[in-house]
Amino acid sequence: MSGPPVVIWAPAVKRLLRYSDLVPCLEEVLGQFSHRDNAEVLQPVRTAVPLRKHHGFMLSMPAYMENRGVLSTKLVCFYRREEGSPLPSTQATLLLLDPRVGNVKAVMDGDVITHMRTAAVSAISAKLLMRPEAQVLTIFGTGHQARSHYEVFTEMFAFKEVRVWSRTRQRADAFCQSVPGPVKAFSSAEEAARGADVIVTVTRSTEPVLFRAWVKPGAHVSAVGACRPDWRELDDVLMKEAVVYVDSREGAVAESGDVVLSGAEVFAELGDVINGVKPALREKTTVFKSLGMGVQDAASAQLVFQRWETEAGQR
Ligand SMILES: NC(=O)c1ccc[n+]([C@@H]2O[C@H](COP(=O)([O-])OP(=O)(O)OC[C@H]3O[C@@H](n4cnc5c(N)ncnc54)[C@H](O)[C@@H]3O)[C@@H](O)[C@H]2O)c1
Ligand SMILES: O=C(O)[C@@H]1CCCCN1
Repeated sequence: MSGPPVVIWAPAVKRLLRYSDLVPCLEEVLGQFSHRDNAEVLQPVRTAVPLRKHHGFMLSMPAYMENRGVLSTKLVCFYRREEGSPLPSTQATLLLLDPRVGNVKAVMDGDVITHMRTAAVSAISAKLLMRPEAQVLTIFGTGHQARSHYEVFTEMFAFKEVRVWSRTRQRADAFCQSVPGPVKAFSSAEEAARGADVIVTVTRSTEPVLFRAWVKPGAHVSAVGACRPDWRELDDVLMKEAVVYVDSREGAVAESGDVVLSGAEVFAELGDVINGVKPALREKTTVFKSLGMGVQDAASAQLVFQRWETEAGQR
């Protein structure tokens, strides 16, 4: 019999996980995913259970990396919350298993992993697809993902200007005061978007908040919200005129309202670009439509667990 799982909760995950490890690790994993080699990555399309009474969904996100010996599943619930609700909009828990025997080795907080791995993947998309001379970064939204995206984008790139837009000026101002570097607050989405080289949309909106008319030709957009087939963040014109990259083609056609409802063509997965199979069309306007993948969580959990074991061995 195996012993009980260790519990690794949010403060420890935050201490153990670093973007400097996560970004190269996820870049490798995205490439492996796009090989569609079952020994590298096995990841069924996640299941979504509607929590109708509570206006939410529970996603179950299993992934297995045979060559790395990593087996995990994340359970994540996300909700449409009323403005000002004290309840969190997303809550995640991750189970890391030993694939040889099937026992759960660790139960981990999944929130920090979700914030950090999503932002790290967006940063990889920007590294691959933004123009080298990019100077202005705009973030739409001021929640958890806005913060993690701010952290990794300012750690990895040297933007001359960072802007943030929220539907209320108060929240945009509060965001600016809570981060270490200079950020300009905007109460007009259009003004925040115009002239930006990179735009990250991390809102809970179900309608378009970013329109082609505002986006500078050649800009890179990382669209992270709108994770249901009838939810949107980007308008049809932007989706159709931009070159669209995704994390997973299967995920995008099943879950992305921006892809499904616009009828936009998916040009490539980020992994295809990493593998050299598809080009990074930096000179064009590009959209990376992110939905999140179980394999990103699995690789992140492995990093956390390895560091946890190293720390435990030193105690
Ligand atoms: N792609 C992925 O891998 C992935 C992973 C995690 C979360 N998400 C999605 O990213 C989005 C942000 O997640 P979060 O954890 O930061 O949530 P959060 O609740 O912490 O923040 C959401 C932000 O969106 C704003 N917002 C809400 N409704 C809006 C509207 N109608 N128009 C404009 N802004 C609005 C809120 O004011 C807040 O700033 C969510 O849609 C979530 O489902 C995607
Ligand atoms: O991949 C994820 O973890 C997220 C959770 C929330 C909804 C969208 N996808």
